[in-house]
Amino acid sequence: MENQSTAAGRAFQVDLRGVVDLLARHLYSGPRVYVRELLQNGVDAITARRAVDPDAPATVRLRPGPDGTLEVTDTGVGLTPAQAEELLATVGRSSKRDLDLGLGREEFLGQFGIGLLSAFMVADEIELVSRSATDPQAPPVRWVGYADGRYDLTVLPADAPVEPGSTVRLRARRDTDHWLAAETVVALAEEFGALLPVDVAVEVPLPGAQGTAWRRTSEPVLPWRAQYRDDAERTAALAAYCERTLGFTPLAHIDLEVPLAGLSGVAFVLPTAVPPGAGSRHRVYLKRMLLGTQVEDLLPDWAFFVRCVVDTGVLRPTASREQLYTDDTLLAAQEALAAQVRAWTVATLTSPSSTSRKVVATHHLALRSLAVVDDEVLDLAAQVLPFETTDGTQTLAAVRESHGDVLHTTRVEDFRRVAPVARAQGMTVVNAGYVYDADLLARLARRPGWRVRELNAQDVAQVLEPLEPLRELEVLDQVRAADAVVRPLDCDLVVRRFEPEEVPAVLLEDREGRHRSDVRRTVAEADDLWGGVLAGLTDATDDAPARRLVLNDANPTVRRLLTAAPDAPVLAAGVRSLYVTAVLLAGEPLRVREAELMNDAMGVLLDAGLSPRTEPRVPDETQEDV
Ligand SMILES: Nc1ncnc2c1ncn2[C@@H]1O[C@H](COP(=O)(O)OP(=O)(O)OP(=O)(O)O)[C@@H](O)[C@H]1O
Repeated sequence: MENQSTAAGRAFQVDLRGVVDLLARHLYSGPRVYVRELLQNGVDAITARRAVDPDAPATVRLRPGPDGTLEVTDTGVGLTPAQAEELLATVGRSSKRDLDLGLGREEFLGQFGIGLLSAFMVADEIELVSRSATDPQAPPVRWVGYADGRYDLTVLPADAPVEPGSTVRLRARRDTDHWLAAETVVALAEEFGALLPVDVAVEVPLPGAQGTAWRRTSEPVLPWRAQYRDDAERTAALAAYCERTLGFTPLAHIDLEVPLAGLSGVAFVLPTAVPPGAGSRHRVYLKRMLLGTQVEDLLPDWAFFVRCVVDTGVLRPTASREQLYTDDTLLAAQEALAAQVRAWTVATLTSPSSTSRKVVATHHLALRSLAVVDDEVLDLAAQVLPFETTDGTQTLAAVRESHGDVLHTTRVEDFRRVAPVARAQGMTVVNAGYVYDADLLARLARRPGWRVRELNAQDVAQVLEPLEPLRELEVLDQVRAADAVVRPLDCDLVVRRFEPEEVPAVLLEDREGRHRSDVRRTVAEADDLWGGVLAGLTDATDDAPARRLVLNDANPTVRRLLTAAPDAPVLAAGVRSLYVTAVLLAGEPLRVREAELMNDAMGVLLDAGLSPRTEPRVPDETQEDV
């Protein structure tokens, strides 16, 4: 007990190498961010100085030296020796959290008090020489920090040739000198600082060892806020900006503005199709410093067809400064941005223009695929995507508006089959036979306010006019005989009148009928036990065929055919060829069976046509026997 000693109230010792390692490996995306952190400190210092002296110069100059050094000089507020001691000697200490400088935190880019340490990723020593711009009595100061955690602080003579502001000097390690090379510094200054409102320039060697020149890397005005002569000039300038920064020529641009988040920017519409799963990633600037080029969560997934460039003054960064910190303001901003992109999309795609055609042609498939899983996109798709209908190309919303119900087929063949008749009858049927569309309509059917249903044979049969009773009697025997011809093809036959009269026959089919006939076929093929079980699943007594051939009594060929004797081979041959015609009209491929039918029918019809008599020869069994 005597040896016991208590250590109370002692301060943590921090091993700086561990901290730098932590930052390098886990916080920052790589050593490259050191340029961002130095620029940020320079800009913040200028902001602080301008708060008290609005006319103070606002420049940051980066001078990469030939010997692996880099000097970054700002005309900012500078530090007194006391401030340097306080702020630079303590990891995590920042002047930007308190109101010492008369400004709130939101005015500054930095806040965590660790940014300067990032320079240890590329150098073993950081030197900062500074003179306070706000305290003219304070002498300049030289502070040198070492990666092992030590630092030296020297107060320089008051008359030392040091301008107000700060200069940071780094000397690269052998393995990091490429990070300080002039071309790397230019590239990084442009990447992170292109939109900074202060004058940032890098000293670059002129070709042929002709000395050096300053290369400005920051734009004075945000490209979307700059003044242009007219809209056309602005559009061209923004397209050129998109090419420079995002690497593509946009199909269109959408202006974005969310005052609540101090946010403005542009969404550029991608010129090529992208997989919808690719998500949406954007270029975000925070107080005009690049936060990241792949920032997620700014827009919902359905906005996969745009890439944004935005600047925000209010949203906060995560500590890595590479993503946005999720808070209520971010959530509200996301909602507002989504609403703006949606409003543009609806307005553009619902009015015909070359832009809307290009956007639809490029992105419709991805929009459809997302609509199948996302109600928001579904609603959008229903408003903007064109669908093939029997009444021309229309959006689903337009079909609903004019008809209430949205009737559709789920296979292209079904659509082709009914289209001519439906069109002539003024019915509007949507072709949902292409990829994603049937699923999209099935989902839409469950959305409130939508009455969506698949077309069945009944719908079409109803619009086909029955024959006059007298005419019905007249052709009764022929119809019966014709029905017997198609029965073996899992089809029955009726005669109706319908427009257009050029269409001699249509083949109607419904999925239930097809399902019943599939089950029947399986029952027939299965062994006794399974046949019995399967038969129980369907209505065994219902042997209505899956398809119906409807002959058009308004068509002259059909009317002529129905004058043939009921047992005449030419009637059967004519019905078979009408059946095949209807199959082809439906866009279905001809199977061997149907091709044979067509051949047989042709044979009979040719015999009849080539006979010397003008009236079709009507061979019958008795004659053939002779
Ligand atoms: N160029 C500079 N001019 C004036 N003061 C500076 C300069 N660089 C750093 N400082 C002072 O040193 C403090 C610590 O800087 P550091 O970069 O580590 O953190 P920060 O900028 O405050 O926050 P963050 O970690 O978010 O960048 C700053 O708050 C600032 O007071």
